[in-house]
Amino acid sequence: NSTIPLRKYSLSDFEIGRKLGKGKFGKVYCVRDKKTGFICALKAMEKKELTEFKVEKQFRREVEIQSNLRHPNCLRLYGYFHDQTRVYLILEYAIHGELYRFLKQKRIFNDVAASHYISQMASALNYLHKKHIIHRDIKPENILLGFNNIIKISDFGWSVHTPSNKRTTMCGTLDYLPPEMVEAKVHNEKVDVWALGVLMYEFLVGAPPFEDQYKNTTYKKIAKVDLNIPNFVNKDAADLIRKLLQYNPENRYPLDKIDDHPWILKNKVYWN
Ligand SMILES: Nc1ncnc2c1ncn2[C@@H]1O[C@H](COP(=O)(O)OP(=O)(O)OP(=O)(O)O)[C@@H](O)[C@H]1O
Ligand SMILES: O=C(O)c1cc(-c2cccc(F)c2)nc2ccccc12
Ligand SMILES: [Mg+2]
Repeated sequence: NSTIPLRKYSLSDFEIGRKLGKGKFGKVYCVRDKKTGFICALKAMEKKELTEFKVEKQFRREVEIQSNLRHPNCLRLYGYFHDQTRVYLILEYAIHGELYRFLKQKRIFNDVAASHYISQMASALNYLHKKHIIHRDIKPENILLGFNNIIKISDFGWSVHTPSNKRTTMCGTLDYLPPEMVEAKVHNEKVDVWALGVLMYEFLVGAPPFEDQYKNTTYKKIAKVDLNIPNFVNKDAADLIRKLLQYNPENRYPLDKIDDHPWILKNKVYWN
């Protein structure tokens, strides 16, 4: 979409640095572009694995969606290339890795940090929803941390265009699923607003609200919105969590109003 010709990249254009992590299909390295000195993250995926797990179509959709996003809180996909055996994604480098690691380290975030993260998430999700994209996999593992507490939503592998009734054979956690997906109903971008409520609860309490050792108990708690907010949670925060975790998708708090909510306003830190 840019007028300047996009450079054709290959592996030899990069100096390979530290391994940043390993996902289901991808290994991710910190790399430097030899010509420009630009530091980025290179995600290498085995073609045969993408084919074996029949995720090639989903993967191409992830690449298509993410390469067209331009928002400070959405991890940039600068480009991609492939060789005989692998496909490589050239991604923005998030210096502090997964927000999940920080949450596990700190157990819970204080109201100032949590509200700053939630405000950035609302801004990113609002941007995606205006482009009729739902992320559908919002959870701490898929949020990366850049410099200066700037968060970057990554992993657009489950994103789709609204509305969708795509059956999701979700592997991994059910904790972030909204009632309409638990009941396999048609769902829309409001699933991300629900997930934002789950995320906010987990930031402040240290565990997701409907977590249970048995999956079908979690299902039941979600379908009933069986929500208990501990009383150590600030009352303004509890108010916003309740407004996000509404059973009816249409009643969920609008993302573009989040920055005006008392809990966000009173925890905003201004530099004079
Ligand atoms: N752009 C990045 N900057 C810094 N670290 C990254 C970046 N991308 C990935 N990582 C690290 O590499 C790990 C694996 O990457 P990623 O999550 O994208 O793999 P994945 O295929 O999505 O795996 P999964 O689907 O299981 O999450 C991440 O959990 C993170 O720790
Ligand atoms: O051999 C190929 O043409 C091939 C290309 C790509 C690919 C190339 C650019 C972007 C992208 F998202 C995917 N993915 C694959 C996945 C599995 C097997 C083969 C391929
Ligand atoms: Mg991931």
